[in-house]
Amino acid sequence: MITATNLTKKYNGTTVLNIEHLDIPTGQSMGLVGNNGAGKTTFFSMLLDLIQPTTGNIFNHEITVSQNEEWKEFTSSFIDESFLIGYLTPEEYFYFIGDLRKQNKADVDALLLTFEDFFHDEILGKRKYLRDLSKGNQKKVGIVAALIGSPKVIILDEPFANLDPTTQIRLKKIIKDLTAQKETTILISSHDLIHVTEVCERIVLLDKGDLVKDLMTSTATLDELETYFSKDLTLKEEA
Ligand SMILES: Nc1ncnc2c1ncn2[C@@H]1O[C@H](COP(=O)(O)OP(=O)(O)OP(=O)(O)O)[C@@H](O)[C@H]1O
Repeated sequence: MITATNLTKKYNGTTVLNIEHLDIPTGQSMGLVGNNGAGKTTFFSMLLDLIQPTTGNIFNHEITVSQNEEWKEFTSSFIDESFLIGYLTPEEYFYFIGDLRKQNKADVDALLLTFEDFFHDEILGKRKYLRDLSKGNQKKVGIVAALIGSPKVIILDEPFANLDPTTQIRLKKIIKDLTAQKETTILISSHDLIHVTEVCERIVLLDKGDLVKDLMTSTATLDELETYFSKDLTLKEEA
């Protein structure tokens, strides 16, 4: 279980995130949606202890994230390219992350084999440094690296952005397979309402830092979200 309580983040007196209480049960796939600046990355960054909450706490499997580092053993993430190491090749990076997660080379190779389709012959064996890969291919590396060592909690910030349609479809299958056993907790932020409602059993909507909707995904969810995000347009049309 991941729990956020009385969680706020303020910059220069402006509140950019305000979550009174949020429980994410173990094994849940949760999608975080919201317009630019809604606070999605801020929430993930606090969950990963990259920034400190102004008030409140996040508990990851009962560990207070900002006070104890043990959550790092079972939590992985790909937020952006800053998680990559530009002067390594993809293979070097995967083995490096494997080392951190106590996976030997054979373990990592076995995992990489299962992502052959996802890599689409653009990642492995190319002798290219990560810094020289396209944005989409960098993202593929970051996502797969986040899966090394079967982490209990996986956090992906906008995983579908910059991926081509074929890779987006493959990624949806990867996420669905990961969540099928209900053992891995997956948190995904996305602007793609179709993809996120397809792969996540729960959708949390942030609006200017406030949690305004918390929905168990159903056939009505996509419509409900589209209506919500159209409200400003509708108001303008009516004016
Ligand atoms: N270091 C900072 N100093 C001041 N304001 C910040 C800082 N970091 C983030 N913010 C502000 O916090 C708010 C939330 O940003 P955040 O990146 O969490 O949004 P987001 O939902 O991830 O947006 P996007 O969809 O554009 O990625 C924004 O208004 C942003 O400008």
